[in-house]
Amino acid sequence: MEENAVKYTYVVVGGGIAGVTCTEHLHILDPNADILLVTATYLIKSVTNVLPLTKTLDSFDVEERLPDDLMNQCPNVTVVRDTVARLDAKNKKIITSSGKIFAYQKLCLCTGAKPDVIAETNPHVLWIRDTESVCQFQARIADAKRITIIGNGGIATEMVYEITGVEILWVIRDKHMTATFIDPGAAEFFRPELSKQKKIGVAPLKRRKYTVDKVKGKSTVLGGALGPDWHENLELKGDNNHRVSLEVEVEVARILEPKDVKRMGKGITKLNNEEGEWPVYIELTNGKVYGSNFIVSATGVTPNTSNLLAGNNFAIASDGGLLVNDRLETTELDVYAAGDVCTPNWELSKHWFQMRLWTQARQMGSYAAKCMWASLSREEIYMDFCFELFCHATKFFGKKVILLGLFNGQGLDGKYEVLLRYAEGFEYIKCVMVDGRMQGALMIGETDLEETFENLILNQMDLSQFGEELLNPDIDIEDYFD
Ligand SMILES: Cc1cc2nc3c(=O)[nH]c(=O)nc-3n(C[C@H](O)[C@H](O)[C@H](O)COP(=O)(O)OP(=O)(O)OC[C@H]3O[C@@H](n4cnc5c(N)ncnc54)[C@H](O)[C@@H]3O)c2cc1C
Ligand SMILES: NC(=O)C1=CN([C@@H]2O[C@H](COP(=O)(O)OP(=O)(O)OC[C@H]3O[C@@H](n4cnc5c(N)ncnc54)[C@H](OP(=O)(O)O)[C@@H]3O)[C@@H](O)[C@H]2O)C=CC1
Repeated sequence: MEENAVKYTYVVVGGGIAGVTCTEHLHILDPNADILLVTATYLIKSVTNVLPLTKTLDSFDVEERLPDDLMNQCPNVTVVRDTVARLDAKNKKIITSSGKIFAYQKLCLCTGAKPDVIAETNPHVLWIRDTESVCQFQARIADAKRITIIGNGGIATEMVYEITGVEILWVIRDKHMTATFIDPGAAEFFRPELSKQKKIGVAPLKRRKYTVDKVKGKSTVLGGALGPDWHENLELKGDNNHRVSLEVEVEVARILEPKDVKRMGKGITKLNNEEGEWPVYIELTNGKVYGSNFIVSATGVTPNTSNLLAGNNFAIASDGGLLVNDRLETTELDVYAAGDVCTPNWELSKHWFQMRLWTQARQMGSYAAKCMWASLSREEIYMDFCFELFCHATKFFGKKVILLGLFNGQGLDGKYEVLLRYAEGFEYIKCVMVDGRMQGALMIGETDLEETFENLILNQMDLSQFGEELLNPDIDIEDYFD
C-alpha cells in the first residue's frame, strides 16, 4: 500500500465552495506545491465576481466549472473525480473507492453536509440538496396539485416563494415563518407575499448564478450543495399565483398511506373542496390530517463525515461536525476541515457564530488554505477578520436581506432592546441594542445601511444619545457616522 501512494503536499477533499476556495488559495500561497483536489462530483463549484459590500461582507456569483478549468488556471493543481472511501490519518493517506491511494502532508476535509430528512426512506418524501435531488423534485412536481413542505429555514422559504401554480401546505414548528433567519416582525412584513401573485420577468432573484450539472454521470449521493438560484432550474408550473397554507407550531406526527387513513376512519382536513384520494397523508401533532402528492423535507443538514471517521480519532460536535480549533485543525494531526462539515471549537468572537452557509464555506476554505500553508512554512498568521462578525446577504421573497451580528439577539438571553423602522412592502430595519451599543441588525430592502451598521457593531460606539432617532429616515446616518 505504502509504495502505491501518490504523494502531494496538500490534499483537499470536496469540490464545493469550501474545497475549491481552499484549493485556489493554496495555489496562490504556495504556487510550487503539489496540490490535489479529490471530489465525488463531475463539476466543481467556484466563486466569481466578488464584490465587497462591507469589510466583512462580499457579494459573489457561484458557478459550476469543469475540473479542467481549475487545472488550467492553477497548473500545480490536479483534480481527481473519485470518492474518498477511507482516511488513514495515522499514516497520512486517503484511499478512494476506485482503490487509489494519496499521501499528504496537509489534508483539508471539505465534504459538506447531507440533508437531515424526515422519513428518508419513504418514497413520498423528497429533499433538495444537489442536482439529482432537484431533478427528482422536478419530475414529481410536473403532475402535482398539492405539495407539503416541512421546515422553516432557507430552503422552505425559497420554495414557498418560487413555486407557483401548485397548492402548498407549509408545516412549521415555530410561531412564525422563516424563523431560522428572521424575527416575527419581519415575518409579518413578508407574510402578504404568501398570497400574492408572483411577479414574472423582474430582476433575477439573486445575483449568484447556478447552472444545473449537464454532464451525464452516475448519480451520487455526494453531490455538492446547491445554492442561490437553484430554483431557476425548476420548471415551475402554469399560473403564477402563490397558494400557500401555513400550519404553525406543529410537527409531523406520522406519514400515512391512503389505506392507513381509511383504516383509521379519520377526517381529512381540506384546503378546498377537494374530493378523492391523495398519494400520501401527514398527521400533524395538532391532530389534523392533510393529503398531498408528495412531501418535501426541508429540515436542515447534518455534516457529511460518513467515510472519514472509521479508524480515526476525530472529536465530533453535538451537531455531528468535525470539531476544529482556531486554525481549522481537527483533532487528527495535519487534518483540517472547512465549510459545512466542520463545527468551530474556538472561543468565538462576540458577534460571530456558525451557520452552514455559502458565505462561511468560502471564508473557511480560504482561511484553511492560509492555516495549512502557514503551518508548513512556519509563518505566523492571525485569525481572519471575517470571523469577527456574522454577515449574510441573501434574498427572500424577492427582497434583499442582510443579516449582521446577533441579528436575532442570539445568545443575549432576551436582554436587549430593539430599534425598528418599517415601511410596509418597502423596507424593514431592525437593530439589536444592548446598553446603547449595537449588537446586530437585520435589513430588508434596499436600505444601504449595511456598512454603517457593520462599523457600529464592530466599534461598539455608545449610541445612547441618539435613542430612536438612530433610525429616523430624515437623518442620514451613513454620513453622520462615516
Ligand atoms: C438548495 C440550497 C440552497 C442554498 N442557498 C444558500 C444561499 O442562498 N446562501 C448561502 O449562503 N448558502 C446557501 N446554501 C448553503 C450552501 O450551499 C452550503 O452551505 C455550502 O455550499 C457548503 O459548501 P461546502 O463546500 O462546505 O459543501 P458542499 O457544497 O456540500 O460540497 C461538498 C463536496 O464534497 C464532496 N464530497 C463529499 N464526500 C466526499 C468524499 N467522501 N469523497 C470525495 N468528495 C466528497 C461532494 O461531492 C461535494 O463536491 C444552500 C444550500 C442548498 C442545499
Ligand atoms: N438564502 C439562504 O441563505 C439559504 C440558505 N440555505 C442553507 O442551506 C442549508 C439547508 O437548508 P434548510 O434545509 O432550509 O435548513 P435550515 O437550517 O435553514 O432550516 C431547517 C429548518 O427545519 C426545521 N426542522 C428541523 N427538524 C425538523 C423537524 N423534525 N420537524 C419540523 N421542522 C424541522 C428547523 O426548525 P428549528 O429551527 O425549529 O430547528 C428549521 O426551521 C442550511 O444550512 C441553510 O442555511 C438554504 C437555502 C437558502
